[in-house]
Amino acid sequence: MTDDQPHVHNDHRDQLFVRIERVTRTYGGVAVLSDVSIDVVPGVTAVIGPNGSGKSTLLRTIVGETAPTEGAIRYRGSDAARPIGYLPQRASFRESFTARETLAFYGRLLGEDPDASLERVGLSDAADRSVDALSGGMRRLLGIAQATIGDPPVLVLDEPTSGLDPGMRERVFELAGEYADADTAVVVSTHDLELVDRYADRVVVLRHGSVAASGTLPELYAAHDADTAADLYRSIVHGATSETEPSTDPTESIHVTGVSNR
Ligand SMILES: Nc1ncnc2c1ncn2[C@@H]1O[C@H](COP(=O)(O)OP(=O)(O)OP(=O)(O)O)[C@@H](O)[C@H]1O
Repeated sequence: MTDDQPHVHNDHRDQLFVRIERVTRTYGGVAVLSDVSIDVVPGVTAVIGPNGSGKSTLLRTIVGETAPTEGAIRYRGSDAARPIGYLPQRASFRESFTARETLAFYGRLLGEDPDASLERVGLSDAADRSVDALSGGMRRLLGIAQATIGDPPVLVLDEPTSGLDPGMRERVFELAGEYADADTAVVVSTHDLELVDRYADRVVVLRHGSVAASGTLPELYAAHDADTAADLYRSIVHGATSETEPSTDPTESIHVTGVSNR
């Protein structure tokens, strides 16, 4: 365990927003996700795993963009105007729009002031710049602002920090943490393991399309004798360690961790 205890954004493990139940997804008969079960609850859940392990496919399945070949996705009834916000790995915008126009376009549908959305992600100064003149990091922040319009209870961010400088990466995870503090269930795929240590409440490790481990960070550190998410990754993805839940009681793990790899 590290000296710095991971920050717990909330402890509402019983608040289930989305249940992914034994989901398998195949392409051309090849399973990209195999028998994946996860409960999406408030807090920051980091999805980690090697390139091609199925992270984006899992996230697309959660938001309903990819249909499972087998299994089910169950959404808890929500009265939110927008139940899920999503930042795809490659967000596309109308390049001729300014940042403000981009958010006004979506904000109008959900009654949200584009300037408030820009301020939230620290892009107020870029409001009048056209999207094609924004840096990669600013585009990413614009994508996050777009994903969070309407304050959805579930926010799914696919590698939001890739290609960003360290300050921007930190800012993105800070934002994820702020949403988690407000009881949003934030699911974020990432290769930034140091930020996982600092900001994630729960972790799902994917390997070859299967959940190799899942649970809260302290549970996973303890179960894998790890001090950091990088240790965890090495041990689970590269090592010959167990693929079982950290808890010995499978029933307990479902209720206690809010994330299960049944
Ligand atoms: N639409 C598709 N058609 C065919 N194969 C696909 C499709 N989408 C994903 N795959 C395959 O599924 C596997 C998992 O891809 P996915 O993008 O989910 O992985 P990932 O963990 O997000 O990878 P990365 O870290 O590189 O982004 C890959 O082998 C990919 O080629």
